[in-house]
Amino acid sequence: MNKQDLIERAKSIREKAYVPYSHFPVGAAVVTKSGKVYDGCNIENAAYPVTCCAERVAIFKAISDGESDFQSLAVVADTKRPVPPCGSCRQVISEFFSPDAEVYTTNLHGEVKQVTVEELLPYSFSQDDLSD
Ligand SMILES: O=c1ccn([C@H]2C[C@H](O)[C@@H](CO)O2)c(=O)[nH]1
Ligand SMILES: [Zn+2]
Repeated sequence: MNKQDLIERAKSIREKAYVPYSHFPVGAAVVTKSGKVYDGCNIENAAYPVTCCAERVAIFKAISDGESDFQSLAVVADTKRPVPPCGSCRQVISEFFSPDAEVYTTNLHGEVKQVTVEELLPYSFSQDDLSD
């Protein structure tokens, strides 16, 4: 799937966001190296920290479907600048995407900021740091 189609998938799933607290819907979509696409929206909770961001919902849907190698990710929100993924999502993204994988951060104005996973979270803590 190409970049623009992936962004459209993210925009479309954004309409399913469960956001009664923030009223800030976000949509995300990922492509696996095998070419499958998974999408996700943010899902909030009355206990605010339980909230799961759109990016993690998309990634976790793929993981629970047996997919763990990702090629790219798109995220979209109604923001002034292309929406930056939060720190927790950056850590999850760095667990499953290679450092050179592409992340398309976008907004509803059609702005796209394309960064690599390494640029999104440099010097990230990883599995390699656990071994001696
Ligand atoms: O990249 C982002 C940034 C924020 N949120 C969600 C979390 C919460 O539901 C709402 C406000 O922070 O937006 C995402 O899903 N992805
Ligand atoms: Zn997040």
